[in-house]
Amino acid sequence: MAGTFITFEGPDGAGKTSVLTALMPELAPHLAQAVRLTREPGGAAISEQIRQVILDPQNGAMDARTEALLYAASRRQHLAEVIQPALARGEVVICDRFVDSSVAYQGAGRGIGEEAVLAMNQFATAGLTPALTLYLDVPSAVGLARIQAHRTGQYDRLDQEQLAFHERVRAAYLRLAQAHPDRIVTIDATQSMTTVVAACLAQLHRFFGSTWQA
Ligand SMILES: Nc1ncnc2c1ncn2[C@@H]1O[C@H](COP(=O)(O)OP(=O)(O)O)[C@@H](O)[C@H]1O
Ligand SMILES: Cc1cn([C@H]2C[C@H](O)[C@@H](COP(=O)(O)OP(=O)(O)O)O2)c(=O)[nH]c1=O
Repeated sequence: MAGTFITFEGPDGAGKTSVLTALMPELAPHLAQAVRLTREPGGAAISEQIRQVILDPQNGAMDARTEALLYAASRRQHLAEVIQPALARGEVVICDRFVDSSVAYQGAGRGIGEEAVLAMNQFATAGLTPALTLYLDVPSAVGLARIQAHRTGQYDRLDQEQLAFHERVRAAYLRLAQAHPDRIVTIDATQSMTTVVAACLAQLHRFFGSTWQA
């Protein structure tokens, strides 16, 4: 596949959405290739419908494995409709969350097993792995406090989970970062937004090396 696949990961409230919004216009001029920002479930209508079922606060009875399967199904459709075609065109695809999210949230957070969730996702993605993952790390209490301080809309089903759940999620992310030091770069996301954006840009500069345009 000709393109480059990059993901952003982090616990809720790490700042992925804010950082990516600020980062994209700064990144694009440095790359020769087109850059596409997408997020799970991205622009795929079927993925969006699946996600609505997962996040519906009325679906509190959802079984943890059902949830993991639905995330993987949503991911598969997004991959087939959005990510793979963009990579085939040679684009740089930046995705807000991917398989690491399922390993952390479903595998560790819900406790159904990180290995099992990874294996199921390998089927869903046919093994597509990001070339680079920027992991925005914040203590769970900081992430949750940010969300509570800035929230305007309703809480979704996953936001309602206890602090302990979020701590299991973060611990799993830290384990993933330790297990895959060549792919996953940890960024201290307790720093100011400007500093976090600059740190992400510096990592992307390092990653693209000589193809980075001044
Ligand atoms: N570095 C930061 N310092 C302080 N607040 C931040 C920072 N990054 C993001 N925020 C705030 O935290 C909240 C959650 O950020 P968001 O980008 O939605 O996170 P995520 O997409 O990772 O859940 C937003 O209200 C945002 O303004
Ligand atoms: C992609 C993915 C997300 N999630 C969770 C993380 C979030 O709590 C929730 C919603 O994701 P998202 O809309 O991406 O929220 P955020 O702004 O925090 O990135 O879904 C999983 O549990 N498993 C997954 O595979």
